[in-house]
Amino acid sequence: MNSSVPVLTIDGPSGSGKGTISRLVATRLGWHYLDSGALYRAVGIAAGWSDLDLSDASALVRCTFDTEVGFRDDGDGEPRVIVNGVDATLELRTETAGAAASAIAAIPEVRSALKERQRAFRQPPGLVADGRDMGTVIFPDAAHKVFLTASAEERAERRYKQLKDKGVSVTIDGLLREILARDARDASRAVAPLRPATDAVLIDTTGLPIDVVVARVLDVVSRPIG
Ligand SMILES: Nc1ncnc2c1ncn2[C@@H]1O[C@H](COP(=O)(O)OP(=O)(O)O)[C@@H](O)[C@H]1O
Ligand SMILES: Nc1ccn([C@H]2C[C@H](O)[C@@H](COP(=O)(O)OP(=O)(O)O)O2)c(=O)n1
Repeated sequence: MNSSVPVLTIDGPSGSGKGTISRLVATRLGWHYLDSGALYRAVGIAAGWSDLDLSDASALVRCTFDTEVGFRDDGDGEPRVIVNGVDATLELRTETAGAAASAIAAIPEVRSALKERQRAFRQPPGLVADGRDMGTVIFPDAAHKVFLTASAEERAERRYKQLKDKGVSVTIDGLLREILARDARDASRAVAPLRPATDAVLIDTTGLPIDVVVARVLDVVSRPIG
């Protein structure tokens, strides 16, 4: 459909820097940005608002179809995320929302229900897509693929600082446990598990400043294709 529009996929585990790097790279390239995790998180919190049981697959699939998600970019960093008309930006970033997202993301029908919604973001002049399966399942034909990693300890520390700055009360130990549990669930599920595409460039961001990671990713995009 939009297969002539170039796509850069940025996959990786929690706290590896996908969102930060994707937004900066998208701005530099003048491309659109898809935060696919926000869609899973939105369904997770909408399910919570409706008191749905996270093991009730058919109710969660209905909830996936019924949940409206909008992004509003005020140009001051992270776009606001509007879920069913409510600004849910802060709630969306909590580890509770991350864990709910990871749980519902293991349900194959929920993943299928979100497939076309994600592909619709592929619009000219290009798309930077951030998630777990962008390079493997959603945009397997993407011209450029990156897989970001970092040590679990550094990822927990980054998340700790990020949530503390937003006034959310957390501990590094608690975050580390939650991140490791989420990594294990995301990597072990049967459908679209977290793993690098065979043609992805791996970047270990442990100890690397954000601007260096951005430069490396832009370098991947500027390489000749094929
Ligand atoms: N290379 C990096 N070095 C230091 N901090 C980083 C780096 N990349 C991202 N961060 C910070 O780590 C936090 C988590 O990054 P984020 O982009 O939300 O990760 P992800 O989307 O992979 O979960 C943010 O506060 C971000 O500013
Ligand atoms: N493409 C995606 C994106 C997210 N998910 C699931 C699995 C993740 O643990 C949750 C939350 O993803 P999100 O990218 O928002 O989380 P992090 O910012 O990496 O902590 O959603 C997914 O299964 N596939």
